[in-house]
Amino acid sequence: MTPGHRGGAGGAAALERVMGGGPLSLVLGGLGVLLLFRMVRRLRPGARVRDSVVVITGASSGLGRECARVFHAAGARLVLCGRHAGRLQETVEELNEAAGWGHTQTHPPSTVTFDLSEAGAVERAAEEILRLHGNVDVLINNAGISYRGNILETDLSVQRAVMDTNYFGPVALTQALLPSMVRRRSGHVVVISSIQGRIAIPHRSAYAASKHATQAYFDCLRAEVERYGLEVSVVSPGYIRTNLSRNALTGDGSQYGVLDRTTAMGRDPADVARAVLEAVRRRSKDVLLAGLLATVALYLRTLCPALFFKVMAIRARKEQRPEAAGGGAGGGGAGGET
Ligand SMILES: NC(=O)C1=CN([C@@H]2O[C@H](COP(=O)(O)OP(=O)(O)OC[C@H]3O[C@@H](n4cnc5c(N)ncnc54)[C@H](OP(=O)(O)O)[C@@H]3O)[C@@H](O)[C@H]2O)C=CC1
Ligand SMILES: CCCCCCCCCCCCCCCC(=O)OCC(=O)COP(=O)(O)O
Repeated sequence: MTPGHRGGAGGAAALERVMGGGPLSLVLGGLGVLLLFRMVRRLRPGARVRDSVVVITGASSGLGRECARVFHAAGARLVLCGRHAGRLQETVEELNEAAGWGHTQTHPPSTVTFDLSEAGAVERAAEEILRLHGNVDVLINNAGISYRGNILETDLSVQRAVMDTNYFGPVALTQALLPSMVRRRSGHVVVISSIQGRIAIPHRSAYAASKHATQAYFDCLRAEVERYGLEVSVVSPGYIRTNLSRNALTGDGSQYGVLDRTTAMGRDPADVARAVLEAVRRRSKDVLLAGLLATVALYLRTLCPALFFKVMAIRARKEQRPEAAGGGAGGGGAGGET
């Protein structure tokens, strides 16, 4: 036996000692399988976006408008949704203008105007959407509102309003479009949740609850529609630089009207929109776009909940000091991150 061979046998023995059937071998084996699974998934051809019918809610601003830009540039047939026809038209004009500069062929977008928090309006809108192209390939449930407030000073109507827009709206639209996807055995439902779909931070009760419910509903949906070949992606971003905090409701239902520091310093919405496009192409089931602090918070909530709750209680107390409150007591202040 050559030294090389001996070395090889020794190496194998060493590996066997390390792997030796214990918990470490299980973890390493598991990691290996996971890596292999990821590599195989990456080799799958990406889903086709060009010419597919993509419905985007909340397309009049922020992340929705950026999603409209990236999916339009990728050649999708867009149906843009929002409450205000004028604002949607601004998005359409911008896209049509951009179409003149691009090299790829694009489709002129359509618009459907409705309020997601009105169940009847959502049903009528779904019918209108289906009349436009006959089917929907990708539904991006993006529209949403946020909330700043102290639970003790928040009207129940505000808790309901946030749930109606952020949870029941996407649920109603998804359920209205689902039968046609099931009939075609094809379709992809995307929902924009939030890191706050995984962890709850004080003075965001309505918002965090709506996003936790969203995560749960769409996780159930994914399992239930897999047999029909449908895809479901939950995208959970951290802070994004949009008007979300300005448009947030406060406890009495008025608008918060402040651009929080955390939002102002958030991710570029164009980057997040590209991540949404990638999620559609790769058929990703769950996409977490967490920065360092959010990642720490997520681990802390899972591995050491008692410490996480303590940190949240300190944060709640700090935010309730009058000098820290940006929109009245418990308004969340400048959205400090600790
Ligand atoms: N910004 C951030 O830090 C983060 C945002 N998100 C999520 O991203 C998504 C997009 O928000 P973002 O772009 O930031 O915020 P914006 O406030 O810029 O956009 C919200 C969009 O939702 C639409 N919308 C609001 N209420 C309704 C309603 N009742 N019916 C129909 N459309 C409605 C608005 O349209 P219009 O008013 O014209 O009707 C607008 O286009 C939301 O789901 C949000 O929770 C997630 C994590 C972080
Ligand atoms: C001993 C170690 C302490 C470590 C402390 C970590 C805990 C700090 C809490 C950080 C919370 C991060 C929350 C991120 C939330 C987020 O990204 O939300 C995205 C949104 O949806 C924003 O909406 P909003 O209306 O709240 O602006």
